Amino acid sequence: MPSPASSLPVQSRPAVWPAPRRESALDARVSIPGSKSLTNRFLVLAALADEPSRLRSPLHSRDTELMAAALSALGATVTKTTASGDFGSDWLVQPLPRVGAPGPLQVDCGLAGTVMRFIPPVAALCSQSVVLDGDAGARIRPMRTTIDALRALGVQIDDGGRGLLPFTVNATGQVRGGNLTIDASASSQFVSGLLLAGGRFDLGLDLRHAGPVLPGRAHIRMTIEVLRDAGLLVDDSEPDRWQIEPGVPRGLDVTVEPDLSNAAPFAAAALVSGGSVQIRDWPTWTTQAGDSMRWLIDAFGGSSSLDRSGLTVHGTGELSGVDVDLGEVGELTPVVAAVAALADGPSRIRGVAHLRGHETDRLKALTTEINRLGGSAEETADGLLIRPAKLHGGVVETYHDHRMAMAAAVIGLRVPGVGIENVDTTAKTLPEFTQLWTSLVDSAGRNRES
Ligand SMILES: O=C(O)C1=C[C@@H](OP(=O)(O)O)[C@@H](O)[C@H](O)C1
Ligand SMILES: C=C(OP(=O)(O)O)C(=O)O
Repeated sequence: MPSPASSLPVQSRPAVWPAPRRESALDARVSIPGSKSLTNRFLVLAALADEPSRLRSPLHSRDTELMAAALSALGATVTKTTASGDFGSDWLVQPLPRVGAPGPLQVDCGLAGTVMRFIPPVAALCSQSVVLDGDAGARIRPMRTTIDALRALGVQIDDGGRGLLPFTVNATGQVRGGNLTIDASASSQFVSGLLLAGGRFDLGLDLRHAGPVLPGRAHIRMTIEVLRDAGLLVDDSEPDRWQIEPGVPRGLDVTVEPDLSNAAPFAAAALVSGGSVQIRDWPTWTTQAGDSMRWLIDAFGGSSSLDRSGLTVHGTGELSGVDVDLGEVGELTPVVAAVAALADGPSRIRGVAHLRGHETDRLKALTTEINRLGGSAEETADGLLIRPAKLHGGVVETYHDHRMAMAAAVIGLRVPGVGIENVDTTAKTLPEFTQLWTSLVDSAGRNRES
């Protein structure tokens, strides 16, 4: 299936991108485009709303263009209009019609977890069949919880018994809703996807998680926040239970915050090169997982200060090892592992077994690539052990994983001769990555940068 990402302006680059080194302390500022997680939640709610919406400063990247294309395939109208911010157009969304086009409709999930877990419950509300598929890497990401959940709510799904993409949602336009217990230990997105559409189910949704762990709780808090922003009633007062009353989201006029998980490598740059990096417009209150970078910066021995202009990260270049549970904020793991690989002491990252089902098996990928550069990384049952070692150059494989490329760039700041294979994979969430990173590394100081 052709991907809308192919229409994004990505400059062609050599197969291996030489990661720029920074041998002196930084003194730079950077603006980061909008949050993937917020953009894709707002798009879904806007499509389910009863009036038009405007998303200001949304993220334009492969994952969000795929979400816009998926909702358009289901019958919503998503159009670009004048930009409110620095990184491209705003989005206007006309919600899904009650009666859509004749099916079967086709949705390309690419490699986007948010598309493959958030769209099926929306598809179930359409009045025709919807076929979902994605990249080769998407066809092995866990999907069974979404499929079984929708079946338990009365939706007929044809997945050939595999519990994976591709599958067809044979929608009738109605979902019963009501009580449902799922095992979301492989991804918080199973919970978020059901909740985002849950208000539109006949009985709303009374959702419980029963399973060994629940990763990504920060992302679930974000889902509840945006549902409430759209006027829906959500009770999350009991642990691992979310009750959403039947209701239709109201139209949104929202400004998307900068993506703090994409800001993480830029914050890490100040830690590993020393000096300071200001990330403009870091929100003073947020549900984004990436906000955890603030305590992670302290754990590595850096510091930061947050004011109305943004977050300023200070580092000395000396890095302590850390012992951290990243279960709530797993998507920070690649950058944290990269900083840990440069630290003076051993580090342990815990609580992230579910990363084996991300864009790639991230625990295996990080271990392989850190060790390829002379590091000492080891997988544990639920994370990584990284010991101090003298790193050397080499070509880092990225496995179609934007965060592997960003992690390699962090190591490349300090280690000469690091090349990054397929750095354009960063277009999944940050098509401007190499441009922003090069300006950061080249920055002479505040006066020239700003
Ligand atoms: O809901 C979201 O926007 C996300 C949830 C998380 O997924 P997992 O719970 O599968 O880690 C995160 O890693 C992903 O990047 C975005
Ligand atoms: C895990 C991630 O993405 P996805 O939304 O595809 O799960 C990520 O961005 O780190």
